Amino acid sequence: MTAPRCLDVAIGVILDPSGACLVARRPRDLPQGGRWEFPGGKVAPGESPARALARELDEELGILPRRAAPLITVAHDYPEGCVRLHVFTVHGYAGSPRGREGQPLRWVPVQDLPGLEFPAANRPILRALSLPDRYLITPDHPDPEAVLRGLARTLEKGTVRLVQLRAPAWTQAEVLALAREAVPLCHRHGARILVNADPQTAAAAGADGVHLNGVRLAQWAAKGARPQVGDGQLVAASVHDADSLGQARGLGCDFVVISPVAPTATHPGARPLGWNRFAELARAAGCPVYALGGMTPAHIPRARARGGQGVAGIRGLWQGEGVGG
Ligand SMILES: Nc1nc2c([nH]c(=O)n2[C@@H]2O[C@H](COP(=O)(O)OP(=O)(O)OP(=O)(O)O)[C@@H](O)[C@H]2O)c(=O)[nH]1
Ligand SMILES: [Mg+2]
Repeated sequence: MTAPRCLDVAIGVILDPSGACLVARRPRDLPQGGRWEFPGGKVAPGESPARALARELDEELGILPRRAAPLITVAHDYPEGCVRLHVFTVHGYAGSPRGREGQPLRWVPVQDLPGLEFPAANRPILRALSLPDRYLITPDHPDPEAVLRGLARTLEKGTVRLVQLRAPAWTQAEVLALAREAVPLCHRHGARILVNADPQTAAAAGADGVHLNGVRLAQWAAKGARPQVGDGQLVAASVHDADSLGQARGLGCDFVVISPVAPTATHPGARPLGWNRFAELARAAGCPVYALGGMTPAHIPRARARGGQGVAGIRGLWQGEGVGG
């Protein structure tokens, strides 16, 4: 899925402790000229992306990154050719950044980045910066009150900021009724919530987006249309293989969940993909990717080291009762 001869580029999302990010304006005469960019540049032959990042940040800004961690890798086809951006967050560096090539620099709060004009390939980078490292999926429990109690208890811990409400055994009306209670609960705790349902149900509940299960993903892909959601709302999907990943990519999903990465009690018959296959699919995704299946917060570093955004889970993230089989 990744084009074979892409130009490899190493990019640094340099963050200061207040959550501001350093951006530079590209010279007018370059491809994507006049747009804002994250500092970085082409990976030289034989160089690793991390090494290239250090060299480029020195050449362009006169700084040496101290703490850099992979954020996402995205491939994008421009009319002039394909680029593969290896994106790192940089939390610490030696020196003070200055535009050594005469490029204007600006520190911008991360939440204001979507207001700047970036190259088209940067959309998944902005999405990755806006998403947390864990995605809670609610357990399939017959009692809605138990789901709401468990959700409240989980949100009170303060570590979950993204939720998928999932109740596959319920009718549309029941899902909507539960969602109408779960949405304000999540918002009170500063969390966003997607509903695993049709987009109308998600919208009627005032949710932050829709999560497409495998069946709905295939249906929308067959129509060739991304579900209509409001501005800034999220479309996510469940992916299990290269085909469903291709469908999600085609719809321009904001993020996907890949499963099962490890054995999981909720789907005992499913064959785990393993971390290597997860990493391959994550590289080809073109959007942030969560690992699902046997995941706990302890797996977050492993998921991130393999190109993931973090982990998704039911029992590994849930604080309440109701995590049945
Ligand atoms: N640095 C950087 N490049 C980006 C970003 N987004 C993006 O699509 N690119 C693409 O990555 C490619 C390489 O970037 P670059 O022009 O910075 O390369 P470089 O520093 O080695 O430039 P040079 O050839 O002048 O030495 C360009 O085609 C550019 O369009 C971004 O946010 N930052
Ligand atoms: Mg550059």
